[in-house]
Amino acid sequence: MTETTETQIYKGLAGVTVDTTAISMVNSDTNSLLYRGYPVQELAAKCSFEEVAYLMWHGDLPSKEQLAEFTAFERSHRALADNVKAAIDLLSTSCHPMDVARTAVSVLGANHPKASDSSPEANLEKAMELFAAFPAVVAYDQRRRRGQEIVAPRDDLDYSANFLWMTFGEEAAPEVVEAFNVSMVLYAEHSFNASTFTARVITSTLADLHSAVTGAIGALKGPLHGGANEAVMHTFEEIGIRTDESREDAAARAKAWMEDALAQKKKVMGFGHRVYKNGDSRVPTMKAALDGMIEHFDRPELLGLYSGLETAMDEAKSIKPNLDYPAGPTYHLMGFDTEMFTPLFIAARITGWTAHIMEQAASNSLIRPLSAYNGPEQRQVP
Ligand SMILES: CC(=O)SCCNC(=O)CCNC(=O)[C@H](O)C(C)(C)COP(=O)(O)OP(=O)(O)OC[C@H]1O[C@@H](n2cnc3c(N)ncnc32)[C@H](O)[C@@H]1OP(=O)(O)O
Ligand SMILES: O=C([O-])CC(=O)C(=O)O
Repeated sequence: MTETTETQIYKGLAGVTVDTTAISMVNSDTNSLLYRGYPVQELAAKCSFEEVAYLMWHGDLPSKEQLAEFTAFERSHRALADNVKAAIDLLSTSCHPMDVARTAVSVLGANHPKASDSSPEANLEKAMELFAAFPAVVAYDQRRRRGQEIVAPRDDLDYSANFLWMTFGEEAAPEVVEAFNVSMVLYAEHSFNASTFTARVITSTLADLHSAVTGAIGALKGPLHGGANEAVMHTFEEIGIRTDESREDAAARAKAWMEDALAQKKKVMGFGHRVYKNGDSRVPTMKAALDGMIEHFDRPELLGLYSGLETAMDEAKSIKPNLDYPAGPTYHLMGFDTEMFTPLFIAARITGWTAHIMEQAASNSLIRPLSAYNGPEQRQVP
């Protein structure tokens, strides 16, 4: 907070409570995160991402029948419309996949027969459809960049298994599917973060759901927010990934890299958080998933890089990793191209964003804060 003579300025809205929400609670004192009252660690351990999506929108976990109905809907809405594929094909493979994702969601919005209907029923339908269709955007984009044929969705696989199937064209091992499911659950929702707040601002003007999600994608792209999971991998790549290196040697090189970066006052992505100051509640669960992938793919040197950076940052500044830190190398091990990591975050956060869009719409007030003018005094045009 900065004080001017007349007005208190809350830069970055830090510490400002702007509304209520029943969707999630981030508690930095207890290092906990609840979705609709449930600890996120328990949801990650016991629930499919489909169940968590349902929870996000409806406030309660689904019964067996409700889950079956939702799952059938999701599986029948996975294929991409031809004009979405055509719009993606118009974009260069040198553009960022986040630009592709943003464009694809915009086209999906323009396609929608209820584009201008923001009733609770239409919004829920749009949210479920977007949830179901978005994985194909990521899969299609990664495959076209690799010059591979598109792989059609399979309705005998759950959300995570099908996501990996469409991206890689082969069935992933159960451990990989499980780790992917955990990452989706952990990324699903986090109260009034920058992208969710963006979605709520757009919704507050009575604009439609796809406009709000498209704007949220723009906010997520930046490296201070979702773009950090990609940036983490670039750090690993800059240090150098040497598959034949021992864990200890990799850790020593990473530690030296971090000490140098901090000496140069660099910001290292994947560390720090606006709300959590003693560590991100989601990191232990995501780190366990990363450990599992490191073991599954037998890549101990990545653990060396991970721990070397973490230790050096902790010793120098006591700043802890955020969720993007373990998520980045996990997605790398699964085989995703580095630039695809933030689109994966979108796939998960569509659930949280759309729940917030519906919550904002149900109790709306135009979001329009004030600013303190500090430009020139009034003057005459010469
Ligand atoms: C899923 C997510 O979106 S989680 C967030 C992902 N983002 C990142 O990982 C980006 C890197 N981290 C950061 O930039 C920040 O920690 C943020 C933006 C996430 C939160 O930052 P804020 O609450 O605004 O704190 P701020 O950026 O002012 O940092 C406070 C101090 O810690 C330092 N600091 C914070 N994060 C880092 C970092 N990652 N690397 C180095 N120093 C850092 C700042 O330089 C600053 O130091 P100073 O007081 O000496 O100037
Ligand atoms: O809460 C935040 O500011 C960023 C974050 O961790 C998230 O959106 O998951």
